[in-house]
This record gives sequence, C-alpha cells and structure tokens, in this order.
Amino acid sequence: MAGKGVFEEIIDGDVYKYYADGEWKKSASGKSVPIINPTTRKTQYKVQACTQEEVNKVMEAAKAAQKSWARTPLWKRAELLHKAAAILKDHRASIAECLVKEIAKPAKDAVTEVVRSGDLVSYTAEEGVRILGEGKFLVSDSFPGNERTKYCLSSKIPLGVVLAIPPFNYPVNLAVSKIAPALIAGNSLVLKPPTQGAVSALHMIYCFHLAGFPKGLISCVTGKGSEIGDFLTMHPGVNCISFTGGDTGIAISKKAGMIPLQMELGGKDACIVLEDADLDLTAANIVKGGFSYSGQRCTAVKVVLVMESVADALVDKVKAKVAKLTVGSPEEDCDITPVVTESSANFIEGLVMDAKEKGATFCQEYRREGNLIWPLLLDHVRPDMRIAWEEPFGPVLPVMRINSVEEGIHHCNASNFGLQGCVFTRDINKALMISDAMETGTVQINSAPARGPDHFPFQGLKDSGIGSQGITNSINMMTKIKSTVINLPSPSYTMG
Ligand SMILES: NC(=O)C1=CN([C@@H]2O[C@H](COP(=O)(O)OP(=O)(O)OC[C@H]3O[C@@H](n4cnc5c(N)ncnc54)[C@H](OP(=O)(O)O)[C@@H]3O)[C@@H](O)[C@H]2O)C=CC1
Ligand SMILES: O=C(O)[C@H](O)COP(=O)(O)O
Repeated sequence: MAGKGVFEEIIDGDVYKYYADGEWKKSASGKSVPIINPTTRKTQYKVQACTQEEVNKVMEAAKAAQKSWARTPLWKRAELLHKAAAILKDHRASIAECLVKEIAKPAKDAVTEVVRSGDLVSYTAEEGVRILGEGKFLVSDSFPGNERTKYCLSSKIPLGVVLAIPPFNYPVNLAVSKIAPALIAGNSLVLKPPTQGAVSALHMIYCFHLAGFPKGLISCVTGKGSEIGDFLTMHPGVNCISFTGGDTGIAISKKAGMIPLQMELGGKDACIVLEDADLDLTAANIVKGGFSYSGQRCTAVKVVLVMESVADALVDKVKAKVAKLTVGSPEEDCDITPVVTESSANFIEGLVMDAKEKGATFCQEYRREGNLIWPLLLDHVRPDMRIAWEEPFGPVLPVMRINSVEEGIHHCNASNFGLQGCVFTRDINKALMISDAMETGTVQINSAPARGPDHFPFQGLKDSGIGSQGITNSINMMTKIKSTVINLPSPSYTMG
C-alpha cells in the first residue's frame, strides 16, 4: 500500500518526504503542497514544498555524484538499472494505487503504466550498453588535401546533471523515460515531479533507492512548478532539461541557458478519414484514441477530419461505441474517469459552451459532475470554434467534415501544434502522400496516434516540441561527442 510496508521510510506523518543525497528528508520550509484526489476532490496526499536552498544542495550533490558515476563501468550502470526495473515491477500494485488516487487513472491502466515503465528501464539499459559501447574511428585522408596522418576517435560522453520534469498524465512512465537514459549515459538526475502524480513518482524513486544507486546521483524535489520551476530550470548547475508538458515548455525554452533541451509539448492530433476507409476499424481507433484515459494523452485523437460522403456513417459508428463507454471512478476501472483538476474541467466546459453557442451538433447530452465529464462527440464543428484548434485534454472530441483531402491536410497544418496525426484509408499510396504532407512528428496509418512502443522515435514539430524522444534518441540526446585525435609524424596507410 502507498506509504506503507517497504515505503514507510518515505512518509513523515501525513507528508511525503523528498529525496536528496540518498536520504528521505523533510523540507526546512515547514510547508507542504496538497494533492487533490480528482474523484473525491479532497486532499489525498501532501508533499514537501522544497526551498531554493534545498535545490542548491541537490544540485551540488548531483554534480559530485555524476563525476564518479561517469567512471562506473557501463555494464555496472546497466546492472543497477535492471535491478531498479525489477523492483519497480514488484511494487506495481502500490504505485498503481497512487496513480488511481492522484490522477484518477483507471486501475488497470495504472498497473500497465508501472509495468511498461519497468520494461522501459530494462530496454534502456540494454540499448545503452550497445550504443554507448560503440564510437567512431575516422581517418584524415578522406578530406581533400589531407594525408593519412590523423586518426580521430570519437565517443559519447555524459552531459552532467539532467533535470527531468514530467507531466501529470504519465508521472511514472514519462519520468523513467528521462531517468533511465540519463543514468545509463553517465549523467546524474534531478526529478521535479508534477504535483498531481508526485506521490506515485516518489514511490517509483524509492525503487531506484532500493536498487542501490550511489548517494546524490538521483534526487527528487517536490513543490509547485509555479513556485520552484523557474529556479530549477534556470539553475546554473543544470546541464540538460528534459521536459514533457504543456505551453510551460515554451516559456522554459526561452529562459533556459545554452544547454540541450528535450521538449515534448502539447498536440492537436488530427485523424483524417478518406472515403475508402474501413469505418469499423476507424471508429474503434477514434474511440480508443480519443477517449482512453478520458482524452488526457498528448497523443489522443483531438480532431476528426472526415470526408463528407462517409461522415454520417462514421459518426453513427463512433456514437454507438461511445454509448458503451463506462463512466465513473478509476477504482472501478471505468473508461471515463474524473479529469485531473477542477480548473481542467472548467476549461473543457468552456470549449464545449463555445461550440454550443456557435452551433455544433451534440451527439450526446453534455453532462458533468465535479471533475467527471461524460464522453462527448461534437459533430459539424467549424474552424471558428475554439475546439477546432485547442487541446481539451478531456473526453470531448470534435468532428469536422471535409470535402477534399487537401482541406484536411490544410486544417492539420494550420495548427500551431505538430505532434502526431493519423490517416485511415485502404490506399497505401494515398496514405503515404498524406503522411508526407502532414506537418507532424509522426503519422500513423490505419491506427490512432500513440507514443508507444517506447523505443520508437517520438517527436513534435512546431509548438509540440524540440528534439526527439524514444529510448535510443533520448540516450543520444543526453550525451555529447568527445574526440581524441592521434597525430602521426608521417602518413600511415594500411596494407592489404
Ligand atoms: N508531447 C508529449 O509527449 C506530452 C505532452 N503532454 C502535454 O502536457 C500537458 C498536460 O500536462 P500538465 O502536467 O498539465 O502540463 P504542465 O505544463 O502544466 O506541467 C508539466 C510539468 O511542468 C511543471 N511546471 C509547471 N510550471 C513550471 C515552471 N514554471 N517551470 C518548470 N516546471 C513547471 C509541472 O509541475 P506542477 O504540476 O507542480 O505544476 C509539471 O511537472 C498537455 O498540454 C499535454 O499535451 C503531456 C504528455 C505527453
Ligand atoms: O502523454 C501522453 O500522451 C503519452 O506520451 C502517450 O503515450 P501513449 O500514446 O503511448 O499512450
């Protein structure tokens, strides 16, 4: 159970401790931050509100620990990561319980997130020993004017201290997707978990603590992003920021210093449906893509662009599937559960009311109780409605009818986001042409957008991000290239 048994060390009274220098600590601030259960709307947990001085100490410890970690053999780093992955999976039930209470993730999905995270950590360890075990050997005579007098040996070396800031919707998986590549590459890691999701993240960090990583190598500082976020992201001790979240990432990228940034931000993933699409397959993917975890996925289908000739048929099929979605509590593993905060629910309601005023067709009656919003499909959405462009991050899905493929592509590309998109058609040639034309980091053909499997490259264009995630890309991103050049007194050519 959360904060019980093996996890007792991480709680003091009713406030969870933060993790620094290999120890679980109370903040000198004497203040705590409440975590509101989205279902009950009551305080579920409390975490420490860390101070700037505590952040300074964490950064110093991270810098010192990184120096000796970088000297730890790669296979030993991998061994510890495998150990952490196994411990994480062993404690899946306790961590999943926190995800259910903090972010109202449906019970089964919560377990899946933890297991997926353990697999991600193990895969990263394996990938790391392969790609970091190789470097490059170059010779000078391939460049005009040079004899073979220089040998260049280049390899990947760590960046130093990596700051990881994940969002609320995958507080464990999107944390380990930063932690594991940072560590295997020889970096130290400071985690600032999302407030909603912080307790799940602290339990996950405890699994790394149990695995026996050196003191100071991994830290977890808690507190509101709005209060300690700027201090962390502008801290001179940080050598890389890996951030996943909303527009906050755009502000961070303007304030951060000259350090590598990995930004995975919002999306407005479009689903383009052609006349020849398999409408049953399409409807199933729209419902799964649009409504799983109540639409609170960056990769959720966020607008359907369907050819007018098949729109009625598709909308009927989607409506029938939406009617079967269960609505209620995450403990009961319902499909649709309360959205993360009251302000999020209010924002979603604002988009729905705007669409109502402007004449969208409501396929279901709009219904809300507290943070729980019943799934809603809005048909005949037009470009003058906010929902055509904005990301609801909730169980509300707009359908726009189009008269040509070009119209669909135009709408998709007019968005300031460019995360993923998908296209449904039986014509692979058309699908490829549309994929090439869509200004998004990934296009799925005949399936809903998805980040996983976690070793696939995952990236956003425009306001959806900088750089690319996915296990291999993240390891590479958290390293820099170091070269050593051997200069020979005279040219040396290898003989056959
Ligand atoms: N492209 C991708 O891979 C993904 C993108 N997202 C996007 O994330 C958004 C939803 O997640 P949400 O958690 O609400 O996003 P936010 O941007 O609100 O928060 C993300 C993280 O940033 C922290 N934070 C807040 N303010 C600052 C600051 N000034 N400096 C540093 N950190 C800060 C938050 O902490 P705190 O909670 O304490 O405020 C949280 O840990 C959506 O837009 C979604 O599309 C989500 C998942 C994946
Ligand atoms: O936040 C998100 O939406 C996740 O990155 C999505 O991951 P998934 O598409 O694999 O569920």
